[in-house]
Amino acid sequence: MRIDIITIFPDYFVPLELSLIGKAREAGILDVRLHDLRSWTHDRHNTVDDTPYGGGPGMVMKPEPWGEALDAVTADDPAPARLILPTPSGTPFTQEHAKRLSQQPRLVFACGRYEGIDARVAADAAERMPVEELSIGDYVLAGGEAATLVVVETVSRLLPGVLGNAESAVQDSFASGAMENLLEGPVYTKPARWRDQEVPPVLLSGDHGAVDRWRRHEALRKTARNRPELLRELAAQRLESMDRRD
Ligand SMILES: N#Cc1c(-c2ccc3ccn(Cc4ccccn4)c3c2)n[nH]c1N
Repeated sequence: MRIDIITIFPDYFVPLELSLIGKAREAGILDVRLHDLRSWTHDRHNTVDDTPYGGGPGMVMKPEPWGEALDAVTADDPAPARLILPTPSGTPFTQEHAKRLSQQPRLVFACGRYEGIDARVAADAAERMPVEELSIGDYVLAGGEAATLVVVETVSRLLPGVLGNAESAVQDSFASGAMENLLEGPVYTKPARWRDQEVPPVLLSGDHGAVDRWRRHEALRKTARNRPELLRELAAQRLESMDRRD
């Protein structure tokens, strides 16, 4: 997968040189390219923003640099680029969304700042490629970079070869099929006793059936405590599938 990131803060993405994603880049599994939006400005101050039409607080990112940047970044690769636009007003980003994005050959991230990017940029890009506006949560960040880091990490770890044990991606919380979108229960490792706390004995029993049952029970308890609404969704899905079978 090729990932292009257009931003006025390229240094924000130094973390993508580290750990799993850094290794995936070295292994050629992931091709991440950073682009400074200011490279497509032509004035002395490398201006990327201006006051909003209609008045109001803050500044809006100008369309011209974005148009030239997206033209340049998508011109050199035949694989159909998909433009990802992080924004507070986007559709909620979920694990299912990440799975879909992980199957794309190429993603281009447009990291906005200020009050956002002139709306004509997304409309113009949509004439040439799929455009997805997404939000990583119901809170307001200062720009799209943190959201892009979240999406790139979530998507990249689903790519074959990025995680040492592909199984662990399958058993993630929210991963469909693995304990049906329940939250992950507690995990333990050596030592078996630490500060007077014992590891649950079932995990040392070697009884894989008992371990699976315990883990499912703990996942249900965690989900009921922290995300009860997910259990309601799960029950509704179960009823729907039973009705389909009847
Ligand atoms: N994904 C996501 C986001 C963002 C996000 C993403 C991109 C930009 C570009 C500018 N801002 C600041 C801003 C402040 C006020 C109104 C509009 N925009 C962004 C915020 N905030 N929260 C999320 N879950």
